[in-house]
Amino acid sequence: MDLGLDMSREILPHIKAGILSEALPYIRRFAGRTLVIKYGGNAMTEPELKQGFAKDIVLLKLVGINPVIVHGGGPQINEMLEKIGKIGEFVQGMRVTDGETMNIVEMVLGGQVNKEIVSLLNVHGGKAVGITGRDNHFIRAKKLTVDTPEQKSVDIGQVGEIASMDCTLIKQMVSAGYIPVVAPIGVGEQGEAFNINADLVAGRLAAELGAEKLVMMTNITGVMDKSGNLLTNLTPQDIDSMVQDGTLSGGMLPKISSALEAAQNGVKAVHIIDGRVPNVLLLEIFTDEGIGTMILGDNPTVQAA
Ligand SMILES: Nc1ncnc2c1ncn2[C@@H]1O[C@H](COP(=O)(O)OP(=O)(O)O)[C@@H](O)[C@H]1O
Ligand SMILES: CC(=O)N[C@@H](CCC(=O)OP(=O)(O)O)C(=O)O
Repeated sequence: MDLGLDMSREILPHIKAGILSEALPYIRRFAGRTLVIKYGGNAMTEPELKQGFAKDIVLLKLVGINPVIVHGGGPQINEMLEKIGKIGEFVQGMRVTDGETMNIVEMVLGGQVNKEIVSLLNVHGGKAVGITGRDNHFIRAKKLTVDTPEQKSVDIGQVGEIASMDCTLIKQMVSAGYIPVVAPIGVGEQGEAFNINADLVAGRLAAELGAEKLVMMTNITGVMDKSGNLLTNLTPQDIDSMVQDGTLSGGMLPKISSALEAAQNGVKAVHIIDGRVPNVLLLEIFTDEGIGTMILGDNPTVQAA
């Protein structure tokens, strides 16, 4: 007799029912609210993870929560650049973007990655619609220059910062039952395309929409200190000193500054979580587990889960 198997047959249904029951208060709390989810390019490498992500998003929508997705695609852009013999170069976490690179960025983000996510969501029963910031000129951009420790105002080409964002269309899509999937491309004054880091778009969009949460799915357990220990909670003061002493670098720089901007502009909580963990989104939203790193918003009366 296999006692282990018999036990699991008896116990498993109770565990599953327990998980569903644990989700109820969170479903009630977040129903009708908007969650912005940043889906990083590094979190979308495995086919099973992509399927799982799409199912989790559709489930959120079906229980009455309004997910809005902003996706990245850094590794996917690098792959395409390599095919034409170019190597991706980054300054302070931002891609150096000449004219040829911009064409590839737009092709990969607005075409390949955006349409793949939209299609997966629709296959799993969602009503997803993909847009870039050039649609209806929803994200207006201006040229970004970055400061490095060595040099001020470095010109990195066709890279944009957000000049303004008009979320009317996104709000209409959400209230009509659609799941917006946003590619981080902005439009300049002459109608030209700008490459914007996806974390910047996600942070600003979450603030503009007054999102309940901003969840950033990346390829690391969360924000680490210098010794590699996970930091489960961060305050603006912690972030300041970690930027100064170099604990945060590369792609974590735009991520954390966008997280901070969102938290200081009405978003109740920002979570940086590991998108390589199956169903991590559901774990974060519907369970009592503390996952990844949380940055709480300015409103101290609100208790974030
Ligand atoms: N203190 C830190 N804690 C965690 N990750 C960090 C830190 N400093 C730099 N990083 C880097 O930031 C990366 C996440 O940023 P990025 O590669 O741009 O992800 P994404 O594609 O999800 O936006 C991590 O994989 C890690 O290499
Ligand atoms: C200016 C800039 O850096 N743009 C990013 C846009 C994509 C992105 O942000 O992708 P991840 O979220 O996967 O890193 C880039 O070209 O890689």
